[in-house]
Amino acid sequence: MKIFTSWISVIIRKSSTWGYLFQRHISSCVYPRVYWTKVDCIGLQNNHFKINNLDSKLSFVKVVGHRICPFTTMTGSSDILSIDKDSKHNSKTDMRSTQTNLRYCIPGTGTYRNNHNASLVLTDGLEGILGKTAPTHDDASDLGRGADLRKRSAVMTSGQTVGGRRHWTSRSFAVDINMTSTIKSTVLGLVLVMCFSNVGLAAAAQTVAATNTTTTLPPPCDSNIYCYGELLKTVQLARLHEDSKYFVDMTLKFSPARVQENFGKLMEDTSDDPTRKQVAQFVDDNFDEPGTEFEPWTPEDWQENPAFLSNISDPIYRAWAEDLHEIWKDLGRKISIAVKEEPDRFSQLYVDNPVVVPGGRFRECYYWDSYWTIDGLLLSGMTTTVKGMLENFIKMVEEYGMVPNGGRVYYTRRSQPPYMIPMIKLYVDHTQDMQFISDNIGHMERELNFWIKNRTTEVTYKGKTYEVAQYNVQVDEPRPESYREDYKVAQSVPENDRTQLYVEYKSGAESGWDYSSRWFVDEANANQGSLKDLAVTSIAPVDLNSLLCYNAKIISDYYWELGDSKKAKRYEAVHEDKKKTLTELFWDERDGVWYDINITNMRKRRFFYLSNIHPLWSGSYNKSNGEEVMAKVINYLKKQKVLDYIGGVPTSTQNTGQQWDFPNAWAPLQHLVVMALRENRDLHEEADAISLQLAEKWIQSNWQGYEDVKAMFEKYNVEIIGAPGGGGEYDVQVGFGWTNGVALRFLNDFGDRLKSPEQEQERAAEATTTGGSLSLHASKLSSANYLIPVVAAAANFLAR
Ligand SMILES: OC[C@H]1O[C@H](O[C@H]2O[C@H](CO)[C@@H](O)[C@H](O)[C@H]2O)[C@H](O)[C@@H](O)[C@@H]1O
Repeated sequence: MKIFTSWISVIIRKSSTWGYLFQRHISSCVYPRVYWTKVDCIGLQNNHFKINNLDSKLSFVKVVGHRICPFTTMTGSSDILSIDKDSKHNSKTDMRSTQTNLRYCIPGTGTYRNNHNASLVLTDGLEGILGKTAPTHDDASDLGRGADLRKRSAVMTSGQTVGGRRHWTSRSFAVDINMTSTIKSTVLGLVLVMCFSNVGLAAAAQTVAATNTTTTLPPPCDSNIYCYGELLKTVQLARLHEDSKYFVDMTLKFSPARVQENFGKLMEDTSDDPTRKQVAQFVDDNFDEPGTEFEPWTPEDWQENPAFLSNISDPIYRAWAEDLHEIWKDLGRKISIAVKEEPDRFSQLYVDNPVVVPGGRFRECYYWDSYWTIDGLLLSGMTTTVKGMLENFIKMVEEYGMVPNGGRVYYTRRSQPPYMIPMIKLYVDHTQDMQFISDNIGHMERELNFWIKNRTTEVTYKGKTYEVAQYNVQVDEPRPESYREDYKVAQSVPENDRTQLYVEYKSGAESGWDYSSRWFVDEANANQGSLKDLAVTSIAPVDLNSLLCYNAKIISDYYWELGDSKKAKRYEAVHEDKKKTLTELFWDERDGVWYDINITNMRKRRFFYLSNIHPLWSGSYNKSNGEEVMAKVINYLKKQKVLDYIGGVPTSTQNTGQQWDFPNAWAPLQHLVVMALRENRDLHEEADAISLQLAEKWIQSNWQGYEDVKAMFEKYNVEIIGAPGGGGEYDVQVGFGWTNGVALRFLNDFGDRLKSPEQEQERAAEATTTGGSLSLHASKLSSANYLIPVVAAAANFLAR
């Protein structure tokens, strides 16, 4: 065995600015070949290295991370090796470590092809391998051959088209290689240890400012029809459909290559300037309407007369609950086997088990919506459907490393609020199916760790450092499903700012609150502005941090049940750490509530958003102060006067025209406030009464809307009983998964005390003699303007 010395320096460049220069000299590492590379994780999400054409039998790859390097395992096949994020090999990985130099020495397992050029690509790991790469610079050509190389360098240019394929890198970079000798033999495990001990890494300590420079980021997915490219742009800007989402939900009639070829012809024939009619014809010729991706399906576990109906004493509400229970059948979808067989022709992702969708334009399953949908399905006794949906999510974690925003390919590079673990808890609480936990606890950990590794950043406050989670999607291009809308706003900002705007758009979509003044940051650090002021990545949202805290607690509890005390303690520590952060950073003693934090100046965003009370719901506060916390939160809600609206609690007090603002009220947020108060009712004398009152308002409004148009809305207006919400970038939708789920939950939990308006009227008539008043009784809106578009939407829904 020979000893060789290799010397590689990797220069990571951030667009026009050289971010830093790193050079590493390895004095004596006793194994065949080591590739050293330095990764700075500050400002990067989901770093991922892919090494093509590496001499993998004879090589190790060493990744030296500045802070949190979210990858550790190396997998390989043929001439492509990639480093995956989840380590089985590297127990030294501590995702929360703030150590300057994390060292990973990873054996490769692929085969060596020394007639190929090698290339090293830094990509966004979460998204997996972002297109194949090929050498882009002659100087890289010797990398991997084990030849004597001196001061070779190669600069990969992001987004280049190589060999007919486009590839993306998170950063441009250069590789300098200087190997003084090579060897032929292979030594693995032992050498690994020697590697770690032999390498001095002090010089690697690099501090890199997390500058916000323009970088080349990947598109929403790799499909040049559904996610980026001229075809998508041409069709979307032609405005063939009122809703941008329609086009990206259509199915290709032919293979993507053939459709691209046809598009090429169209452009050629029209000198790159087709008329709207010609584009429409092209779409007609090459795409089928949305819907061919599904097969007819009725949930097998749907039964008449589910048990929960008997908990509802008001006969009018009970009859309505039966209707709601029926609606599950309309919202069920089974993905056609054609999607499995020819995935490239569909934007729909294939999953084995049927799903329950929100409804309307939301034809596919959504991540966080499913929490409330599943809660309702469980009340409806549909445990098989629920288990299937959970298995789909687990599969997605396996495939994408996380759960995508929704079941379409254009959603796969962003997620939504992480409710998979709480959903599993709902299911297990209901069924006692601990086998599901022992089968899937690893995937639950993986989901939580995705957020910890890829959506967590370090902040300093009053001399202490904290880890806070954020929505942060480092993906370029307009959202395909809202292409026109995003593109238009982007034209109003300088070209250099557009990528960042697209990042903010997607990060907002990941938050589930798309969009809201919650994400506007103006010059005065307030929440005024418009969509071009989106600054989601500058904010640490309290609900996300609270949710992750809860996730860690659930996992810890399950590990105790499974008898793995080591893991149980580990996640208990994560939970405690997050709880402490919520208390020390997010809690505001003066106002008695938690706030989002602007991490660019570490100031609290002292604005009312219903998400502010999330830690009360998730139990992420010090239980020893429970009564005090509860009293303060109730006081805060009263002071904000948000308990006074007739139709529920508003999302915010800002009327911006955005859908996650006033006057809209959303089912998941009503659930949040009502259940936070109900579950903690022992902590405060008023908690039970307020939760009942809020549940009553919400149910009355939902019921009234249903009476008017025989449909459930996606969101409601807090000022008018029964009226749908509005604003945002698409018309209000009917269906509706989470609304039905929350209505069933309230009808079940408060069913013995809720009275429909008709019943109330009777009660009122009786009460007049005693001077009773009906604060919640609303006059019915028979001729309200809102009914016109809504009736049309409802008619469409019913006609399905
Ligand atoms: O098409 C625009 C956006 O639509 C979705 O967001 C809204 O509907 C979802 C499904 O009910 C819901 O989860 C989300 O909270 C709503 O704001 C979609 O999730 C977005 O990614 C999409 O851009």
